[in-house]
Amino acid sequence: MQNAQILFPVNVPGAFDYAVPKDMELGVGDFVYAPIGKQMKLGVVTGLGPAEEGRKLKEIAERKLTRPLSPEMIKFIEWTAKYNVASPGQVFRMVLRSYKALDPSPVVSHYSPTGVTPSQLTSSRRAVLREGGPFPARASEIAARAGVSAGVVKGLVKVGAMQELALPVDAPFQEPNPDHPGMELTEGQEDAAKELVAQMQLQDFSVSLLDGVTGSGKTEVYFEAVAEALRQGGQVLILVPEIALTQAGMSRFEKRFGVKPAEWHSAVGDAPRRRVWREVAQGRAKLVVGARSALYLPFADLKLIVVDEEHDTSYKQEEGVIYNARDMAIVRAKLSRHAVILASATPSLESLHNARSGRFAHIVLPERPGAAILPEIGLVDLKDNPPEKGDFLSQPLIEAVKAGLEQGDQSMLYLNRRGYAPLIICQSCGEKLKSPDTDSWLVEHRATGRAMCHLTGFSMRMPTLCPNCKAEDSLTAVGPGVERVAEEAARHFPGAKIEIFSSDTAGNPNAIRDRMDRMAAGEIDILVGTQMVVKGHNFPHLTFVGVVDGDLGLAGGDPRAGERTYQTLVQVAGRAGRAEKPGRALIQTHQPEHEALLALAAGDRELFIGVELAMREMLGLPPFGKLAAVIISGPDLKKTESLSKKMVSVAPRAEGIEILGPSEPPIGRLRGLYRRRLFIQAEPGVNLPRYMAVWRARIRPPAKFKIQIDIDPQSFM
Ligand SMILES: Nc1ncnc2c1ncn2[C@@H]1O[C@H](COP(=O)(O)OP(=O)(O)OP(=O)(O)O)[C@@H](O)[C@H]1O
Ligand SMILES: [Zn+2]
Repeated sequence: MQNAQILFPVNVPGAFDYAVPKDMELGVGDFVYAPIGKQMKLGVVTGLGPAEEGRKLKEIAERKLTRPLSPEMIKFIEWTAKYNVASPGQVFRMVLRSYKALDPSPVVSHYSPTGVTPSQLTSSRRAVLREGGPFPARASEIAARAGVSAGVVKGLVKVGAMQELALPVDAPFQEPNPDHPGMELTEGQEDAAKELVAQMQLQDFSVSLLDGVTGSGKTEVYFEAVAEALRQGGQVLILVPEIALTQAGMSRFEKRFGVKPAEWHSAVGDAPRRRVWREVAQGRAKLVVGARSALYLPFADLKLIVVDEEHDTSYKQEEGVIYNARDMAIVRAKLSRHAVILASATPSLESLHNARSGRFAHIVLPERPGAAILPEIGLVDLKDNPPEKGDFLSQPLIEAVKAGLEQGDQSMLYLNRRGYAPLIICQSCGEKLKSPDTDSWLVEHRATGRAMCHLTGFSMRMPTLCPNCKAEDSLTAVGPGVERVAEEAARHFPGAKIEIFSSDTAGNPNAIRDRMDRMAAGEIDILVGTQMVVKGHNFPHLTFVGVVDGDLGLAGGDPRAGERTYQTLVQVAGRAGRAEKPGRALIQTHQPEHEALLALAAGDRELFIGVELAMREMLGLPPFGKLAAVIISGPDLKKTESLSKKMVSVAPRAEGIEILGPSEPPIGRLRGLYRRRLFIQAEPGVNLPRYMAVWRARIRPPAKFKIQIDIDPQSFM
């Protein structure tokens, strides 16, 4: 007799033991149904062993006939859970994204001619046989093409002139062709591609940092490594920030490999999701392009993961299992012994540090191909060039946009603030409109006439009276949002086609993609956008980028603020001048002496990185030390505070660990829940996840209170 450990997709500490029925052949990775309470639940076998004497266990009910999860995938689930201090069941739930994918595709009847000529060849029967194709097809399709009723098709089956075939609804993906001709690479690109291909040929674990300036053709270069992986017969996963999954972006894959890749992101519907999951699990989908969650697809034979825009914060999942897909991609590659490519024009300090210390191969692309050159970046000191009273665009920005319009070129105005104005203030009493259940100011959205909380989505109609002093018409918009900048631009540039691009105006992911595609096609003159415009887009007609507020993001106590601001501004400036015409960027600022801005204007990354790394080293922050955050939240302020203190008091004593807090984070209250925060700083040798797990197990929060652990936090809100 055997016992099996079964992991269920639920948030419990681990796997459960079950007895394996005598006649059941079972292996690790098999999917099974087993009873939990009164329910039958689907789980996966994570271990097998001899039955223990005298221990009575429930029996597994059924083994599901489907391809098992690979041992590497099970290890990857366990690793993810351990590293991020989550339960393996929670991670398994991220893997099991489509139950229906475990079954074979549903089938649907298709029909095709047998070659037999029916004895009674009526005109409608003839129409079906002559005009109903291409075959095989569904009866309704054939009938529509032939202009007859579907009954005619079925009639032809009866007399043996047509046959019925049950074909899968979820068609397999077409094989990508690695030798489909791609773009001709420049010499520098060719060298970089060769290095990546050489890494692929090792057929072992490796990490390469593809560090190339904006528009240097990193995509074309890593395509060569993708091609090599495909030639080896393996599967390839390309992770991109969700917003980069545009038509234009996807069609680049199609151009290079001759077929559409499988696509995976939050807007993919149930049926395509089922299809992708199954085809990936069976090893038949060779090329997958997806957002961060694609990393948890059960690839049968993965040979390469590319993490494009590796510095991007959207790789960090901030809810449920808190994990960083870039880091977990490296873990996955290590477990399955294959290659990873991290690509970015602005690599994270961690990745740069790893590249310099020799842990990652460092492959550099210092220039753009052909005639394209990097945009010239200038600073506009707002002290010397103040905008007109009540305006936000300085004269140099206005002139640059005007010059672009005259040339028929596109411009982009960048401001990472949604809505019309970030603050609504009463001129009579000074009251600021605040979210009712969250520490955040309400933002005026003039397009919809509402005041909105950007953290929770709460919104209400813009009040006409001040809620505090009841003064009429006293509420005033303070500061700029993208709507207000667009309004100002419309005043300066009458007749220009101006569009706003932010998560409010774009709506669902498909609408966002559509707008990006229209921008790429040159259908917009001036795009006013938030950070959504930054990510990896190619707008060939864009020659000028104006940054409305270069200081946004530098304020506050976020240790990553400098790095993030630098990255964002390089990326946003890097959208300009990607084709023949040279590009230019101007950054409006009150702090022209800040090192991030100085480095930008000088085009000197080393200047910035040197200062930033030295500071991190001094403070023992990543990549020189480890960091974790704990967020304690609950509906009652006093109890949240006392739970936070209790958390600190039960902390295990350990060398090389320092606990900071509890303190109130910038968002002290979110959706009615009070929040307190701890930071845990650890010296390099410490196993921080292990420490956190031991600590976490010592405390049990009361109902409605939550303790969340965030390893290597990216958000400091
Ligand atoms: N060898 C080449 N010949 C001609 N055009 C090229 C070549 N390589 C790249 N390009 C073009 O240059 C543009 C930029 O390429 P790509 O998007 O791959 O750059 P990137 O390095 O990923 O940029 P970013 O990091 O800014 O997103 C694209 O339009 C691409 O088609
Ligand atoms: Zn008032």
